[in-house]
Amino acid sequence: MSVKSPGTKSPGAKSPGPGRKTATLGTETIQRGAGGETHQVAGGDVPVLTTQQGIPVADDQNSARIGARGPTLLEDFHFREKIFHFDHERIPERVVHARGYGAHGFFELTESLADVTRADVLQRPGERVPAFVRFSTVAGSKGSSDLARDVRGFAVKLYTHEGNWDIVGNNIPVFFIQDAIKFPDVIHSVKPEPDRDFPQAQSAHDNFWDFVSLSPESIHMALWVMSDRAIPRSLRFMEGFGVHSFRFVNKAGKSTYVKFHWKPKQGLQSVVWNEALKINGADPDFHRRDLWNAIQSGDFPEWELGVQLFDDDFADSFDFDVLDPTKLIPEELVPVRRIGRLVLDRVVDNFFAETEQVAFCTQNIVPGVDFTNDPLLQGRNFSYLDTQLKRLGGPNFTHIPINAPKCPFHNFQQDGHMAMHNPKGRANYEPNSWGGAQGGPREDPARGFTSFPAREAGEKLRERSELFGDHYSQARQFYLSQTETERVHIQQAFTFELSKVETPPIRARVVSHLVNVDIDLATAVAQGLGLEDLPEAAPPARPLVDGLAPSPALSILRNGPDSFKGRKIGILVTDGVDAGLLKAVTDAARAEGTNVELVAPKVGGVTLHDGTLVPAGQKINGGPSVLYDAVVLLPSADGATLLMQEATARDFIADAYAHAKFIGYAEAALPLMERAGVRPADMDDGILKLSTPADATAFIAACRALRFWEREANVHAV
Ligand code: HEM
Repeated sequence: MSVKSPGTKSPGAKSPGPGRKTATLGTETIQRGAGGETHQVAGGDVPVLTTQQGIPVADDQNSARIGARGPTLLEDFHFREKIFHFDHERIPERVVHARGYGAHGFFELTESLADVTRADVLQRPGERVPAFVRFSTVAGSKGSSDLARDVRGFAVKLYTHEGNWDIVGNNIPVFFIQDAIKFPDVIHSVKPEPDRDFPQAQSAHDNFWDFVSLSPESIHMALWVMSDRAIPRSLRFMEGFGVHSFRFVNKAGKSTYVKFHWKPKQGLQSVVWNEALKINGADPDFHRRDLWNAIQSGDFPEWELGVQLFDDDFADSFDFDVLDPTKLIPEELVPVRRIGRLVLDRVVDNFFAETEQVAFCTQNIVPGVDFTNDPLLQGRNFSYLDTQLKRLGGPNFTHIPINAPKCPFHNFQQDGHMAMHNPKGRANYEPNSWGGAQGGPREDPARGFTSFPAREAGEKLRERSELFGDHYSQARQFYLSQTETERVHIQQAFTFELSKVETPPIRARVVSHLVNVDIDLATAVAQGLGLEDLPEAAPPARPLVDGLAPSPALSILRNGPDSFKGRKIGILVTDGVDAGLLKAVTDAARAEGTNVELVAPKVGGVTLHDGTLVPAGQKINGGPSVLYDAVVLLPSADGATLLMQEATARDFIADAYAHAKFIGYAEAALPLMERAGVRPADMDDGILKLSTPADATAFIAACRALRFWEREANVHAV
């Protein structure tokens, strides 16, 4: 670690040390040691490197040894400390949600909820509190790929004036299991199989589908995970849900049930599965890079906080148990009231310190918020604190700045590993008679957290509410709420996943559940798998609720954006590209708030037909079209001929076509397109010729539809 302090500055140390010579490496002037090793030396504003104890270090390139070729000395405390620290850099990754990415921002209340909750943060419109959000995948390890088919964690920490409130949610409003006691089982089943330790970050394997096929309560969530919700285009373009029913409690002590929603201002958008597979290879960091770049460029992602509020009468009349986390409450039945906004406007300074060490917990709630008896929530309330004790190494992880409240806090908890907040004075217990500030903090019956006095009585038993037993009706409702394009994606996803399952009875057992969900879905999957007969429907545990109305809010395509803002276009260019057309496209894109990146044969760039040199963002083999929302093909005639010989250029076009992207092209690109398999007969309304600035503007306007879905029917035969 380097420390800036007057005592460790070494303003005059630029001259070479003994035995060293000055050399120049490109723009860097360095000193070279006897073995040719590079030494960079403090001086001016460059602070002196020190040990953790603050001892200035003279040489960070060579360990101390006897003679130039002799053994290393144990007394070399700098070497020992450096290696010792490196050896202990890793902490256990999260047992689930290991791969994640976080950012800072704020929450601003836009509508007071004082009538239903005493939560301080929900009283005064216009007031802001700091927030930290961590998005994650569930199954993969920390180094896995962003575009795994998986649930995304959406965990929000609000640093309110009355302590930290965590809404530890997902981008899917229901869960696989109804009781937390099954959590280790569902997670074990989806993680790599224990004997072979694969597959990584994938649900497409026997164990997972074996578990699901024997746990019908998972079917509703399985529908969501097989939908495009599980492959979001960006963390910015997805919803978040608190999943469980919580309670709000107002000043009069009245309780109202609440479900939490985060609604992205950017609209919803996902990628297609074949694209996701390729993104994982081309840029495993696709989502984190996207979030980082958006925030760094000032395009701050924003969500509205929505609440569904309901009372006991609604709960009693609802077709399902509001305590069952495998069920949602359709927005059409209980509208989502939008009461605040969450804006992410600052990236982290240090990934480990903030994103890795942040500790969310469902039990972090503030006065005015309370739990319900949802058995999944009750189990979660135990799990987070427990796991974090191990993951973060001791009970004092609340002292880590990212976890510490930003409001004053006082208590008598003390000591333990790495204690950073150590109270002064004599009192470390209460009651005490020291009085005043000496006596330390005291209770506050008026402001303090009090639990809602729900009346509980009953026998001790291990049993579930019978109302939990309908596992298919909402799965069917979800499926029927999708557009035709989305239904086909769900059919394809089930077919893909079950095709990776090696044990035929497991495949058939999953399909037997789908028969209860929708016969067309089950038939399509059975045919996709090549099953000879459609399996019989699995016997439902409880009669299904007929005639649930489709809920348009459940579809992504029905809730897309109305602009192409925040999306990205890849422009394929070569030497000789038409400068006017390139400018027209980039101008039209910028006017929309769309990012552009040039993809060229060489990253150094291309010379436009007017002689201007423009640098490229990607070399063609590192910038496949899966990284962009739409593509534009602007090669010169010679450039198109060159790229016809380049497989990655042909893939650029073929994939953009197959993934139903909007394609803009200059006349000269036609032979290249044909070589890539996009023949004149394949041209459709999603492929637009660009000749004039007006064409460029029209192209960007067309892109607002995000994809030209009608094309998909032409690109899939099996
Ligand atoms: C509605 C169901 C659930 C949702 C929405 C959910 C959500 C999340 C999220 C978003 C995270 C990542 C937090 C972060 O970014 O640091 C997480 C982590 C975790 N979840 Fe859950 N989870 C659910 C169910 C459960 C259940 C039932 C259990 C256990 C009984 C559980 C145990 C854990 C554990 C142990 C972690 C790792 C926490 C850490 O190491 O910091 N989750 N969960």
